[in-house]
Amino acid sequence: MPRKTMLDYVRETPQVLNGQIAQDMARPLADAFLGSSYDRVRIVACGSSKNAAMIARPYLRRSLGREVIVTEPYTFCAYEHELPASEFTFVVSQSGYSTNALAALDLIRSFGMKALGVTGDANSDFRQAADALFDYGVGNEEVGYVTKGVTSLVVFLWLFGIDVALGEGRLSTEERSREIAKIEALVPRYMSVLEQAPLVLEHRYKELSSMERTFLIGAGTNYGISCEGALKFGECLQIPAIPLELEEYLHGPNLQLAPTYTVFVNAVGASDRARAREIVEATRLVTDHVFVLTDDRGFEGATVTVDPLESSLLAPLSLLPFYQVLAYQLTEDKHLWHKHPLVARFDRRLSGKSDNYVDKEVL
Ligand SMILES: O=P(O)(O)OC[C@H]1O[C@](O)(CO)[C@@H](O)[C@@H]1O
Repeated sequence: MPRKTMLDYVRETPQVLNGQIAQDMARPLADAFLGSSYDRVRIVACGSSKNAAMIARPYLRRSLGREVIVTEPYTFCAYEHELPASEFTFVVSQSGYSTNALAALDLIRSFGMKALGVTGDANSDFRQAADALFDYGVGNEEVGYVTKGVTSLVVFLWLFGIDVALGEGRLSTEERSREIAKIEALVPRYMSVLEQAPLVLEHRYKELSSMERTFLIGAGTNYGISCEGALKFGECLQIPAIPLELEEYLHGPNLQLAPTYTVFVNAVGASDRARAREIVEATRLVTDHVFVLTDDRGFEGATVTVDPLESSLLAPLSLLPFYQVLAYQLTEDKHLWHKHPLVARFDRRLSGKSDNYVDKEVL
């Protein structure tokens, strides 16, 4: 059987989400939370797992009714591990082999505390390193440039927030069902973006296939999407791709704009509409390579449009396949899967994964 590609995994993502919902995958983690009294949550994760936490964070803060802090494992170990009893901390690694995430679990244990691990692979190094292991239900993903693992981690974190709200009596069973229905309503929007992506690629192939420097901007959940889009462009296409909070773009980064720049604007949700329009209009004065992803049907020259969905804290998740498809297809078409020859030396000298990890990509 041919090896699955990123595109295969992007296509099978809705099925994974349905499975997570049907199995109430986050219930064990919610039960762990409900066992004590916590006033904040800290998610320790890197790379795409960190980006998934960033995408999930706005809705999760609201459903938990508490602050949610997202911390990189290195920063956690070096600077931010006070671990007060009121903080519910867990470490996420899709592979379960990231050395920094494993170190974070070790550190938690060294304080005599219970190390909670969330992973996509319950047979990974996380099994030994965590005192309690939670499988988030992504299943096998045999491509290192993860796609379904990101979307399904977001949904897992949302389900966690919803189950906590139910357990604390802040949501009734009916209200829980309504929240779940909103997550399910993302699937047709996700599919619509998946259908639009190749059309955009075809229509604007010359500019997309010659991108050199890119900004990806957005606020709230849209910002998390920008972070993950930038990671995918960076690791697959090997171009500088900089994620920026919508308005931060105006505070320095815009000064390096030139007609050669490509700017992606993620603006799903009513709150960002007016500002996004102003930013797009100004950006178009400098470069023609502007791509707008929005639920605002009246947005002139929008590239990708999705049907509006309440809550807009959830809705931007449907944009992820746009970036995943672009990253995959352009890397494939441009024969860019291999990295600069010296990168293999780097990887041999210093890897972010443990010795037990089986590399999924040839550099
Ligand atoms: O979630 P994990 O498996 O810890 O991996 C995090 C990140 O590490 C990488 O595999 C390599 O940096 C990324 O592709 C990935 O997003």
